[in-house]
Amino acid sequence: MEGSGPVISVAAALDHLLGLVAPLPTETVTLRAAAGRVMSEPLAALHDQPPFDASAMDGYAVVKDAEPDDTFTIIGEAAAGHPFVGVLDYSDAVRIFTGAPIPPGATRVIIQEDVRRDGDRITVTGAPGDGPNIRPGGGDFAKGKVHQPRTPLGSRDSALLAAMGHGLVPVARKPVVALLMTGDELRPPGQVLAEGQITASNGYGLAAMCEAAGAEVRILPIASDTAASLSQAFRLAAGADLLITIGGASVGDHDLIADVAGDAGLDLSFHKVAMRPGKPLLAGRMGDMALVGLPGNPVSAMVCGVIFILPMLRRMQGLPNFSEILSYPLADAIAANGPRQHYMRAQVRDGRITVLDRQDSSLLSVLRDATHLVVRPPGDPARVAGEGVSALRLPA
Ligand SMILES: Nc1nc2c(c(=O)[nH]1)N[C@H]1C(S)=C(S)[C@@H](COP(=O)(O)OP(=O)(O)OC[C@H]3O[C@@H](n4cnc5c(N)ncnc54)[C@H](O)[C@@H]3O)O[C@H]1N2
Ligand code: MOO
Repeated sequence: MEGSGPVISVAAALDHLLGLVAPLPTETVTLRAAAGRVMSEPLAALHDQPPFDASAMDGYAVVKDAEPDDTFTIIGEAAAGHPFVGVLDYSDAVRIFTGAPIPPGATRVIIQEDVRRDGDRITVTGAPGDGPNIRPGGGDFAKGKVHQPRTPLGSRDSALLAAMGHGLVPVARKPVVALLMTGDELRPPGQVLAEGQITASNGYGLAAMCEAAGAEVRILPIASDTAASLSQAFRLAAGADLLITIGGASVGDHDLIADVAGDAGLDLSFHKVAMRPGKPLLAGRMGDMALVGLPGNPVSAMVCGVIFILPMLRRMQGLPNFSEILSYPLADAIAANGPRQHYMRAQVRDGRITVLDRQDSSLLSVLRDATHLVVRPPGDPARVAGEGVSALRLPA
């Protein structure tokens, strides 16, 4: 399959990849289960919040402005959950507690620190503050207020949706991702390595990345570099929305992904992107799944995850494509870029960005030390210290 199709730009690859997936259907889950998920339909508040005028303080509700030495007769009590039933005259006060409904007609709450109580009478001692100490009904939001954040639901969304009266939330179904690491040399972490073997790493990084982005991830058994092993693995992936293979994407005799996927019905969109790392990336539709074949080099696979897989997962969950790219002044000069868009591992410190010395795509320790990827377009000229360069922040 080597040489199939042109080397395409990162932007063109992203377009193809987003075209391989579609927003997933809605499912309704409990508010608790909705945390971290993406709302697929707006919800409207079922009532005003607060639902009634409520006292903001512990004190005494009265129907007129109060002056020092004014006296009132206490005619009843209102506590949170226990409204006062009755009518207040100008000389009346209702003992009231924070969160209690304001009695009909009352215009302010005098805090208890500003009165002296004597049996059922109170006398205003100090000058009561200006504020009425009343939280007006609907002051937070009105019935019908609509909420649908365009981000995964966070803790503040959970609190707001609860206050709006919703115990059930419509969310996009989780994208199901099957992750397949391929290579005779790979052993799972924790196993003793024989001569020539290495520990499979990037699949675990990608699994964590996809899960943090809302996916349900199945890591398939590691496949060896044979057509039989790969086709069996493809069968195991059935039912996933997205199959991500790692390794075997390049041009070597043992790089079989494109050929075996082709035999399994892959409708190839592209194979090779003008980017660094990540050049041998391939993708297409295979039956009901999208397939993305990532290069095996650990940093290549992880960078492609950030640049391509995260936007695909966003689209599947109905979110708009978004990546925040900011400009930072360079701490040190950098050389001219080659013909591929280069995602250089870098660190932002004190507002300046340092491109890290070692950019080989096998270096996971360098990737972990990086906070950002400097995005250098093809042919970007050499840059001096202080010049601005574009960078995107790496996810945790
Ligand atoms: N003659 C050429 N050789 C290579 C080219 C090229 O254009 N011409 N491209 C290079 C680039 S760029 C990359 S990236 C790699 C990617 O190749 P593959 O996708 O076929 O990856 P592998 O050969 O299977 O593995 C590369 C490297 O990564 C290690 N690896 C693989 N999977 C894992 C894993 N799950 N965890 C950790 N490490 C993994 C593997 O052992 C190899 O060392 O090809 C270049 N070659
Ligand atoms: O593209 Mo490879 O991913 O440069 O190492």
